[in-house]
Amino acid sequence: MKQCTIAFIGGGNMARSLIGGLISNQFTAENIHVSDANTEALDNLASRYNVKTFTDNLAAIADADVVILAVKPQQLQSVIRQIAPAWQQDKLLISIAAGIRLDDISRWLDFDGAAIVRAMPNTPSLVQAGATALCANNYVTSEQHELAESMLRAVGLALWISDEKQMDAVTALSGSGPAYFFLVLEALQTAGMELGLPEETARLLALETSFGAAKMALESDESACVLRQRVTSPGGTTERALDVFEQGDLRGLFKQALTAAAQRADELAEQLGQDYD
Ligand SMILES: NC(=O)C1=CN([C@@H]2O[C@H](COP(=O)(O)OP(=O)(O)OC[C@H]3O[C@@H](n4cnc5c(N)ncnc54)[C@H](O)[C@@H]3O)[C@@H](O)[C@H]2O)C=CC1
Ligand SMILES: O=C(O)[C@@H]1CCC=N1
Repeated sequence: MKQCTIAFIGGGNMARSLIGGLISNQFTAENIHVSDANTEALDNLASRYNVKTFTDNLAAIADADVVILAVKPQQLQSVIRQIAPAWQQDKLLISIAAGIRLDDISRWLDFDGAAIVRAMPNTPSLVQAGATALCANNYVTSEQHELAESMLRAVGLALWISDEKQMDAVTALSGSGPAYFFLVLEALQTAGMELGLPEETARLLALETSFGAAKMALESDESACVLRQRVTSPGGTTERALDVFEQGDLRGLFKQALTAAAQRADELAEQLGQDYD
């Protein structure tokens, strides 16, 4: 694949994760542009990754093949309207904003035949263990499909979904998902400490156990259910702990949590999808 120029508008948490992952995976820093109003964020990115930084969004995208919108959903409309006059047919626009729909993005860009991809990555992209779902509008060429996929594949799993409606569920599961696992990590560590373990011991045991379980599940042909059963000796310790989770309806809680996240994505689309001019 030829080395394309990628411009990020917004150099915050998610842009940093993607940039870190791309650069560790043979994408060249000089072909990565980042534009942000916050010069401190830009200075950090420039000193850490050597990317080209801009305070002017239009200058950042001028010679970019791919423009990644990494601003908050609330800023998306104004950024798209700002770059719209400079849009060119051969560019690919990728939005990673939660909720905001392809139709709204396309209407704000107001450019006939603009190629647009909606992507929902997650922060473990920083360590090339991301999980991203993508969906494209009808103007994305097969070359651009390949380009978007190769960029996101460079930072982890990348898969296409054909029904954009599923994007809210993706956001709830894998977009927000790292936070759920970090919460579980915090909870495991705290509970271990409350049972008398030193902080560092509890932290390391919780971390390696999470990593080991994920790695084992990834590398195994067995389902998570079977792997769980193998840890659970009849009448043993795990069974006692799992009983507590079932009594507390942990599965029901996850369902409620993901439903709430997906509803919030839909709400953002409804609220912010309105035209303001
Ligand atoms: N943080 C996460 O785990 C994930 C976030 N996302 C999406 O990524 C997007 C960015 O999220 P974060 O990186 O977490 O937010 P963030 O707040 O860390 O970064 C946004 C950046 O945009 C900059 N910005 C604001 N207005 C701007 C403008 N007009 N021009 C240029 N830059 C501007 C801000 O200064 C900030 O540095 C959001 O739309 C979010 O829904 C998607 C997947 C995961
Ligand atoms: O919390 C959020 O809204 C963003 C989208 C997915 C992860 N973080």
